[in-house]
Amino acid sequence: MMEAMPIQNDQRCRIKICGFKHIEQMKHITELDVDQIGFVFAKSKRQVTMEQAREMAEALRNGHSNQKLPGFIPQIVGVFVNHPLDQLQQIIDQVKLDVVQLHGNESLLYMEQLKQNNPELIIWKVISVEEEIVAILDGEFKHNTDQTATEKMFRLALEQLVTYVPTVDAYLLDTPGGGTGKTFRWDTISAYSQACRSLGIPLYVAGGLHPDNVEQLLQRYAVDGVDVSSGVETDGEKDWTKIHLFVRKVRES
Ligand SMILES: O=C(O)c1ccccc1NCC(=O)[C@H](O)[C@H](O)COP(=O)(O)O
Repeated sequence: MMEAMPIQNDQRCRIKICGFKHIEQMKHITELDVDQIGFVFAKSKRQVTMEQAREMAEALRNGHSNQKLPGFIPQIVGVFVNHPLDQLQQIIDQVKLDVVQLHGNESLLYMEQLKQNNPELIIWKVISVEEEIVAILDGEFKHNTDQTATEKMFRLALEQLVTYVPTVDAYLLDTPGGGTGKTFRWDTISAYSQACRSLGIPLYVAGGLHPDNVEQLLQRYAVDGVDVSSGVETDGEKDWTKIHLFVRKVRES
């Protein structure tokens, strides 16, 4: 199968760094060439309260920067797993989220309501690369020619993605659970990448990325963005050396 080209006009790979927890971290963000930062509202060791997130967002947006000239302010992404809609709305309003990343089993109806109430809100849907998909992939490659297996994988990916098309602004492929620091089977990416391309929707990839494997990902697969959390941490805290290295590796790829 021909590898799909990324669908951004400028071909620049987007970078999201996820899981910030402390207001002091905000003063370093505008020094980074990143497109999004994420706050996790789902149950996690990185979970933040609405109040913490509101303070961090305000600090970021009010130029809480240690640079003389404040840099580009990345979009703020809220990460949620099956959050009740009324509570989600409160967080969107208080934190003024730019993007909502839905990491659970949120339905199309849920997403439609979200979009209806927040027409400007950008909605990302996470596709967890489950064992079932990997098993299908393995089975197909064992019993079929490469071409048949690749076509089937593409159709399966398209079937999965097409459901959310009216409301989704980007897809994010991730290892089940989220924030695990574990990679999923990368040989599933081509099918999703082609399916996203055919739908005209950007594709981000997450799950176990770090400064030493992100170049390999970008050399092999056409993706519109990457997302990282564990791979830029040391002892559970964000590590600025790793973050800078990760960003450099992406920008040099
Ligand atoms: O980060 C978490 O702790 C988390 C918990 C529950 C659901 C989602 C979560 N993170 C979502 C993200 O966007 C992470 O950046 C993504 O899963 C990649 O994480 P990692 O494998 O640690 O780089």
